[in-house]
Amino acid sequence: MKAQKLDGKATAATIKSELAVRVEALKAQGINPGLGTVLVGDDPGSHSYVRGKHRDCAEVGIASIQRELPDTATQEEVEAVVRELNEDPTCTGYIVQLPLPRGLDANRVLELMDPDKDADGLHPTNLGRLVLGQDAPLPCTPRGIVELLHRYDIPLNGADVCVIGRGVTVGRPIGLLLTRRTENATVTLCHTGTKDLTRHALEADIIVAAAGVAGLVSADIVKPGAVVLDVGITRTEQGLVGDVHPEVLEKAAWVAPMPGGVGPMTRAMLLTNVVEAAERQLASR
Ligand SMILES: Nc1nc2c(c(=O)[nH]1)N[C@@H](CN(C=O)c1ccc(C(=O)N[C@@H](CCC(=O)O)C(=O)O)cc1)CN2
Ligand SMILES: [Mg+2]
Repeated sequence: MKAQKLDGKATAATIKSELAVRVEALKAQGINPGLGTVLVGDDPGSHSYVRGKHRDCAEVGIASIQRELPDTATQEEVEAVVRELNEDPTCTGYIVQLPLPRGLDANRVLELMDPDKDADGLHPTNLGRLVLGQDAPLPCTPRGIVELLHRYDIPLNGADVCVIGRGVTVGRPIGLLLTRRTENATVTLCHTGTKDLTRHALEADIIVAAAGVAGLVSADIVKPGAVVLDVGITRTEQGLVGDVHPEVLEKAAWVAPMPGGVGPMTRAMLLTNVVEAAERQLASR
């Protein structure tokens, strides 16, 4: 058996063309959506992701606002940029690219953001709204995963999902999305303290691999016919490597590969959050 591909790149392209129509409609009504990015330091991965975000904006007609600081930037300097974007009327929504360089307190920075402009859905108020089932911008990678599964009609109702990794952008929030009544999955969150990862993974209908450990998910911990989403990215001398070992393609029914699976969906969901923030702005006029 060879797994079928959950094609995030193609799905993201479809979503972007849908968003371009909504952006046009907003502009016709006098709202010009704009995405801001705050990038601190010189991590090549972060620079590449932020460049990608602005390329995506240009594709769908969203304006770009870019703020860059050196890795010597102080907490106060980063917070000053956040305050500035909170007040900037051309900025509909913005993100602070993570991780921040060592020594900076990302939680304090996130907390300072205007929750209504939080395009990443990572502000504590928005994560709280998600817990309470209230309307809020959703974290981009978890939202992208759920959207990808829906667009491929992968059944979630009653599905056993094993999430591997407890990071703040994926592992922690994704269970909140998948266990909503609209998705109705059962989620187990595994991490480095999990006693028996094999047992949890083997039981799962769907595995979300977001640990950042190259090749961690081998074929022997995947149930035949399972759906496996690779969210991990490890930079090696040979290039980028995901958390899912290539042999899993012989065991799973569906795989969202890295590259080309969840990553492009993360980018498309960021644009979606910006468009939705602009639509809320229009509705409240
Ligand atoms: N503020 C945030 N910081 C980070 C987030 C986030 O959602 N908000 N997520 C990641 C980085 N990230 C976006 O910021 C991101 C990572 C990977 C991809 C992607 O498209 N990956 C490609 C493969 C990698 C490549 O080609 O370089 C793929 O999977 O096809 C997009 C966005 C951490 N920080
Ligand atoms: Mg279990």
